[in-house]
Amino acid sequence: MKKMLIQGGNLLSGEVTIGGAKNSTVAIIPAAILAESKVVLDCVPHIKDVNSLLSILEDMSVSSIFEGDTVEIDPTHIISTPLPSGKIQSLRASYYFMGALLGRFGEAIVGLPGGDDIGPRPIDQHIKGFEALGATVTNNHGAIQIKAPHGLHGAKIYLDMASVGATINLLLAAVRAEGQTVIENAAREPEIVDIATFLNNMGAKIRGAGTDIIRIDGVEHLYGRNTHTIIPDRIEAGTYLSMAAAIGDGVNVKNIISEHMDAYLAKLEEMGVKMDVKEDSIFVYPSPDLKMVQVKTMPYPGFATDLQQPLTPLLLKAKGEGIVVDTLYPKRTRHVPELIRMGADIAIENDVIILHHTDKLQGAEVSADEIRGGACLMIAGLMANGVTTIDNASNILRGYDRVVDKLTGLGAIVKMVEE
Ligand SMILES: CC(=O)N[C@H]1[C@@H](OP(=O)(O)OP(=O)(O)OC[C@H]2O[C@@H](n3ccc(=O)[nH]c3=O)[C@H](O)[C@@H]2O)O[C@H](CO)[C@@H](O)[C@@H]1O
Ligand SMILES: C=C(OP(=O)(O)O)C(=O)O
Repeated sequence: MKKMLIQGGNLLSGEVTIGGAKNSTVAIIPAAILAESKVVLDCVPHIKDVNSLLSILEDMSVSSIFEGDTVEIDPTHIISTPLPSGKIQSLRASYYFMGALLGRFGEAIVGLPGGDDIGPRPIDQHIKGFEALGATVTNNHGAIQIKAPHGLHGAKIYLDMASVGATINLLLAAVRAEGQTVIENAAREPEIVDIATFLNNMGAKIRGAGTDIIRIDGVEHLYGRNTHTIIPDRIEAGTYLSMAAAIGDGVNVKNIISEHMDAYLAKLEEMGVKMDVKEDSIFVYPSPDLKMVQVKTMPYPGFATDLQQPLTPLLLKAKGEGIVVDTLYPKRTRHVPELIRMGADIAIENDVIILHHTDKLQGAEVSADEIRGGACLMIAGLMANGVTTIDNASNILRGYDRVVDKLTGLGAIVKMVEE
């Protein structure tokens, strides 16, 4: 585990370039094993989750080369390998090996995934979908065994909630099923469109990604043809926008698809953050007079749960009483006691986060218990007087590309040390 040390108080300025989306990349890497030839990805973020996935691929005799921002994956010598535990638990997206192995081999043994500890994260919809496609699913002490010895067949699957993970896992299995699969109440996140684009470029037949009905006609073969460029990470972008508004003296955030961030940008505007939204970048001006707002997270295109914590330090600068309700993960509040340690006027009542204007945060020793809680503390540390030490900072590295370099480039005084 690592510690992040931040000397707060420096105004940030200059520019920062957003990396490829974590939540696309961590699905596309497992999806690559569906190909019968090499796959090349560009704009791959340098994050821990990517390293974990490439290491899991190695265990299946799938080699990869990560150079610059490009990853080349060669799944031509893949061996069907059980993944009951170990590295699987180090991230959430390892569950995509369920759909991908099932699509490739008609069977998969994959342990229950890890990922951010943000309250209960069941996978019942994934399992319901695999069963509808003709697989049998058993849970052997946490190792999920999925078998379809007679192959998968298309099915109509209605998801009880628009789950990102279930939508993607079912796409990965259904692209190789016989006949048509229809996913109803599918999640509509931009990352799902990215994954569908990747699969379609390999020969899959997926229509409707980005809407709540996705139709997949199964195909027999998939081949990596051209380099796939991962979309920009809208959550990383939102984190730097919040940081720029909170402690910036003019910051240009580059490589943004602003249409992916409509709900978030609307909230920043409502607060009075001054921005120039350009074709693929956003310039944030110093924004001294901020208005408090209420935030309610919703599935896309609503306000993303992954951005409620990174927005919180900025909310603390606004006047009045603010409220944050996370409808996806009501217990995603582990940053709150840490912010209190830094002097923030913030509390939790019945899973509602209530906050008031806080004149000055104080540096303190705090803990990043998950990625976005860590991002929140990182911004708070940059705003605070004195030194902030963030324990368990490896969690930040699960999702933030070259974060120390990017912050240093903006003028922050920050370093990562081994605990
Ligand atoms: C790797 C990845 O892409 N992670 C993202 C993904 O997580 P993840 O795919 O795990 O999140 P889901 O979209 O599946 O979860 C949405 C909601 O549905 C519930 N649910 C989900 C599946 C299921 O079978 N049963 C069930 O009850 C969850 O508890 C949650 O309340 O989407 C989340 C919601 O946008 C983001 O916070 C995560 O960053
Ligand atoms: C919750 C998140 O990630 P994961 O699903 O990978 O744990 C996140 O990126 O905020």
